[in-house]
Amino acid sequence: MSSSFSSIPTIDYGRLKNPTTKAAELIKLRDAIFVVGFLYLVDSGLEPLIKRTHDALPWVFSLPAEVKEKSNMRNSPAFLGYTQLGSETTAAQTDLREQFDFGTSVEAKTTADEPRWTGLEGPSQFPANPEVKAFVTRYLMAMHSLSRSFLRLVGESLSLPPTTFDGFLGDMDRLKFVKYPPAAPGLQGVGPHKDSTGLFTFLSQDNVGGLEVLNKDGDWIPVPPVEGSLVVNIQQGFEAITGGICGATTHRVIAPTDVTRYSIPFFLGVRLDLTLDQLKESAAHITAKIPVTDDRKKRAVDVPSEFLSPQYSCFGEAQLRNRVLSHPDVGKRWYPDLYERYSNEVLG
Ligand SMILES: O=C(O)CCC(=O)C(=O)O
Ligand SMILES: [Fe+2]
Repeated sequence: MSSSFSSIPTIDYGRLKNPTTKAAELIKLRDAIFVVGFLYLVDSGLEPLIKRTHDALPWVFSLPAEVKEKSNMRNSPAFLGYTQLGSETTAAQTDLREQFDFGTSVEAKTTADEPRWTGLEGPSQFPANPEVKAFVTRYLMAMHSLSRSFLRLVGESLSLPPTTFDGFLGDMDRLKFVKYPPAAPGLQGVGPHKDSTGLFTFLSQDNVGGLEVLNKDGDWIPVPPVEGSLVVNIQQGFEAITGGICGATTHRVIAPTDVTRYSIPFFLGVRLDLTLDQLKESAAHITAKIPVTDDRKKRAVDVPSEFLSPQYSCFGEAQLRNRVLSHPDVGKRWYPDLYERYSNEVLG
């Protein structure tokens, strides 16, 4: 494989779970993770659940505005809840999407002397209708086990023990329901970004298209819909714990022009309390064992992950900065001093 890519590889989960085909499929997985950082995962066994959940999305988004507003993300220091069209910013531009953010069930931290970023893990807000909570809970439970099984397979694909990455898992995974209404040609559904809240993203998109990923030559490569598949991409958490060898990939969504697009991303959470020193140590340990050329290892060290920057004391702090800048209305309400500081840094 060359160091760039022009299409997205497909990995068959059924073959990864079958002892007779596993070894060959792990090699494909390794290449997909190293070279592209994006892949289609097919045959996950979750196709019926994915379809049922997609079928429910138009109904969820058509709940009355006042019902959706009651669960507005502005109520939540954990950045969980409903976001109206036009309230989110990526790469300094407004995104054209409406969404609900949910998380696996965790209690809010109660003591005031906890670091600020502990606020990122907290309870979800559900629109009043109990059916929404049921859909979300079922989906989160299924993805919880698929994503952890996948993480172990990634360890094996890199010739590391399957449990290598278990200790990096966070307490909360995130899930979003997203709606992109039709817009004028060329507008941003969501602008260029790397996912920052965890280790891997597992995204189900409908049949509309518009998702694109940036390759190393700077070309945007389309990620066309593949029915029943999950698009898996590396997040900044995994990039950091592999010392940048497995890089998070920049992606975006071009807004649709004549139909509505829906998607369901699931974000496998990373431990928020990992400090820079722990990260550097683990990255060095993992990097040493990953069977890649010295050249690639050198490059990884030369171009360190954003999360390995001395600017942040730990993952949680880096993640909070990203969230505050993406959702300024939530940032201003719950973290006004940080909002002030971070937005001045971006402008300055
Ligand atoms: O909607 C999509 O297909 C991608 C969404 C995405 O990249 C995100 O929300 O992080
Ligand atoms: Fe993303």
